[in-house]
Formats: sequence, structure tokens, C-alpha cells
Amino acid sequence: MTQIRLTNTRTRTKEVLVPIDPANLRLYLCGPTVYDRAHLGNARPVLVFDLLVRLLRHVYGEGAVTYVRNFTDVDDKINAEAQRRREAGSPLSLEALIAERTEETIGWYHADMDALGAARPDHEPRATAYVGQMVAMTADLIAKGHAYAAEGHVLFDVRSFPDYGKLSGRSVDDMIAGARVEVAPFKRDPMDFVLWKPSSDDLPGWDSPWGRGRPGWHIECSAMSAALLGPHFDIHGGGMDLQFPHHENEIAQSCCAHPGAGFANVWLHNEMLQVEGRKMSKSLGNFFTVRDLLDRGVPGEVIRFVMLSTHYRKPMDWTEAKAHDAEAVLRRWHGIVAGIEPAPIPAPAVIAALADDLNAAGAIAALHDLAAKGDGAGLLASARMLGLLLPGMGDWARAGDGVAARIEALLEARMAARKARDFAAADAIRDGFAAAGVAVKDTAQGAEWSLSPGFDAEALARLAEAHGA
Ligand SMILES: Nc1ncnc2c1ncn2[C@@H]1O[C@H](COP(=O)(O)OP(=O)(O)OP(=O)(O)O)[C@@H](O)[C@H]1O
Ligand SMILES: [Zn+2]
Repeated sequence: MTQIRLTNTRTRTKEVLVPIDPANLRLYLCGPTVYDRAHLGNARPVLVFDLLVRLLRHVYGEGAVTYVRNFTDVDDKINAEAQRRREAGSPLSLEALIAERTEETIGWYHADMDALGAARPDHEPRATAYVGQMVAMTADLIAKGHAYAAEGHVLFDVRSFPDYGKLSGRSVDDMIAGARVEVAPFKRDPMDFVLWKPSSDDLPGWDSPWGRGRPGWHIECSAMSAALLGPHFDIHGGGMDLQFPHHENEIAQSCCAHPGAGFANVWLHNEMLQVEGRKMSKSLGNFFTVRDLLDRGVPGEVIRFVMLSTHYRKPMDWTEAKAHDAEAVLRRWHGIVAGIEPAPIPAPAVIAALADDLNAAGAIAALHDLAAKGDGAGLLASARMLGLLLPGMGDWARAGDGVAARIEALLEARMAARKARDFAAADAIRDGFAAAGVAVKDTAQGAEWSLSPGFDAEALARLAEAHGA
């Protein structure tokens, strides 16, 4: 059986994955807070986990994986958006406006991640559906001496958990020195974090032994993972930015609530999608959404290809040049596999690359080799391991068939005009390409072209007509 190796943040080494139960590998990915559209950075962990799940299903069997990704639907930012809508004159109650906001955001999230070819997880728990479990876990942590109630809040006592800080490799004292911790008079220690907090009457709240309130963010993931995967499971992931404090806090809660269970064996963290060297983030305002790209005509498959081309443990940028190159490659590959059935198994080189800490770039290099050999069946079966060339996914490339024919005909017309020394006509075609959003590069092998995000099919059709192409 293929050995899969993954870099485990917990041990800081690349380890052979040893499933707890090879018939049921269990994975949890921290999902989005549903108050707004996902930006491109938010898609990175989703694509990394989608790749991982495809690999695990290939190696261990379709039914041998349980993949959970939550929706955080209790949050001040959701409340703030609902409040804004009410102030803007909506007749709905705050509760209805919150539901409206979370429903529409989840719908967007599904549509955007579907467009990237990311399969839906087996379970997508919403935090609001697990508040009972969060209250129970919080009460249990108090009973076990790891948490305390104070002024309507419940706080986790970090000094009661000696391993606190192990995941990110810091001591509690270092963390206090380095972190922006909220100081509150009711905290015994500045690092203690909230498991439960009071809600004002106009905000969503649930009854609890500590009064009407709502859960803290970290307890949500501990309660939902335990409910759906049990207290000991295989892989837990998210972006590097969640390592501290979110994952550190999840570990503290889960390990103290279920002593000896072990929680997650492997912690998998993706590096950040950056913009000019800084994390793409909502709070920095340096973001664009997945939907922005899709609306600009960048196919989801192209976005996926670009995102997988950089190893998940390396920071990366999105660039137009990468998108152009990916589009040209995928267009070629779609041409090679047209009308071909996939081979029964993917190429061993592709599986070997993916099994080596999800080396998708290495897998893509192996796909190039298959394409160069003209092995369409092998290319198709292997690309699908990466969620590329999936059935229906290449409609954008096929829809471009007429486009490709027009462009080729225009390139010939341009060549003929050059030969006839009709430079006015050749220049008009060149300018027409630019205006229509067709990028043309003259190389020793002939002209290469790709479609720019602002590609205008009608302008191309007019250009072709004007030049009898
Ligand atoms: N720039 C990024 N690159 C890669 N992953 C990211 C990036 N920004 C956020 N993530 C990941 O996206 C997932 C969803 O995160 P979350 O909902 O907390 O994001 P957010 O709060 O909307 O984003 P932000 O961090 O921009 O405020 C998490 O796993 C997080 O680590
Ligand atoms: Zn989480």
C-alpha cells in the first residue's frame, strides 16, 4: 500500500501517516466564519484538504474517509452585518437578518468552492447546531478543574494544562510577552481564554448554567470534532495563522476534556496566500474574492491549478502571469484528452509525488511528462487525482473551441498580411487581439496565444469578420 508522508506541525517532521483505523480515516478542517464572501486565501486550505482527501480515498478506498469542515455561524461580524441591515430599514428581526446573512454566505461559499472543483465534506456542521455539546464540554472542563466561571464568562485556565503552547513551540510566559492578550479583571491569568461569554438581550444567546450567552470560537471546533469524529482522530488542519491561538486552544480544551484520548494525531497547516509579501486578509483589506476572479472570466479549474502549483507549506502569490500559463496548459491538456477514456489507474509518479507531503507541483510535472508522451488516458486519470480535467470542468476550454479556431484563422491572416507587406492589416489584427483580450506571443515555434481575464468573445468575432477569417 502507498505510504503517505505528511509534515506534522506537532512534531515538526515529515511523518508516515499511520491511520488510527484504516477503514475510517477522520479529518477536521477549520471552516469559515460565514459573514462575507471567501477571499482567495480562504480557498487555500480547502484546496489542500480536497487534494488530501482525494489521495486518501485513492489509497484507502472511497468509503474510508470522513471529512468534516465546520461553519462558524456565531460571530460579532455576522451580528454587525445584520444590525447594519436593520438600520438600513429592513423590517426583519435581528434573528431573521442573522439567519439571512449566514444562509446567503453559506450559499456563496458552496458555489465558489464547487467552482474550484472542491468536493463537499461529508459533514458541514454549523456551530449554532452544536451549542448543547459546547455547553456540556464547558461544564465538564469546569468539573475537571480546567476552567472557571466568572461574571457570566467561563474561562479556560491555561496554567492547568502543562502542554499549553507545545504546538506552536512557545511557553505561556513567551506568549504573554508576545501576544495581544485581552486583559480582563475576571481572568486569573492574562492568557486564559473564553469558553463562554454573556450575550446582551439584543444579540443571539443560549441559556446555560452561567446565564444567557454564547460560546467562544475555540470551543466550537473542539465540540464539533468530538461529536462527529470522536475524541481521537487522524488529521486536523487549517491555515498557519490558526496555529496560535486557535489550535493551541482547541488542543487544550479537547485534551483536558478527554484525557488520554490524544485528539488529532497530525496537524497540517498551509502557508499563506500573500499580496506583496503580506497575508491576504479581510482585516488588512488587501483581498479579492474567489467570486471576483470567476466573474472576471478566470475558470475555476485555472484558479485550482495555480493554487496547487505551489507547495502548501510555502507562501505564494496570485499573479496574472500564473493564470495565463495555467490556462494555456489546461487548454492543451483538454485538447489531448478530448474523447478519451481515463486509464484504469493514475500514473505511479503522480501518486508518489502526492504521497510525499502533497507535492502537487511534482505531480503536475509528472502530468506534463504524460502530456508530452501523448498519453491522454494516463493524463486524464492522473489529472483527476488533482481534481483537474474532471467531467464537466473543462466546459470553459470547450466553449473556447470556436474561439480557438477564430484566433488561429486570424493568426494566419496576420501572417499572410505580413508576407504581402500589408503592415496596416497585420497591425490592425495585432491591435484587435489586444482590444479583445487575446495575448499573443511570437516564438520561434510560431505564435502562442492565451485569453486574458477580460477576454471579449464578441470583439474577437467582429475582428475575425473584418479580416475574412
Ligand atoms: N491569506 C491566507 N492564505 C491561506 N489561508 C488563509 C488566508 N487567510 C485565511 N486563511 C485560512 O482560511 C480559513 C478560514 O479562515 P477565517 O474564516 O478565519 O478567515 P477570515 O477571518 O475570513 O480571514 P482573515 O484572516 O482574512 O480575516 C482558515 O483556515 C485560515 O487559516
Ligand atoms: Zn477550528
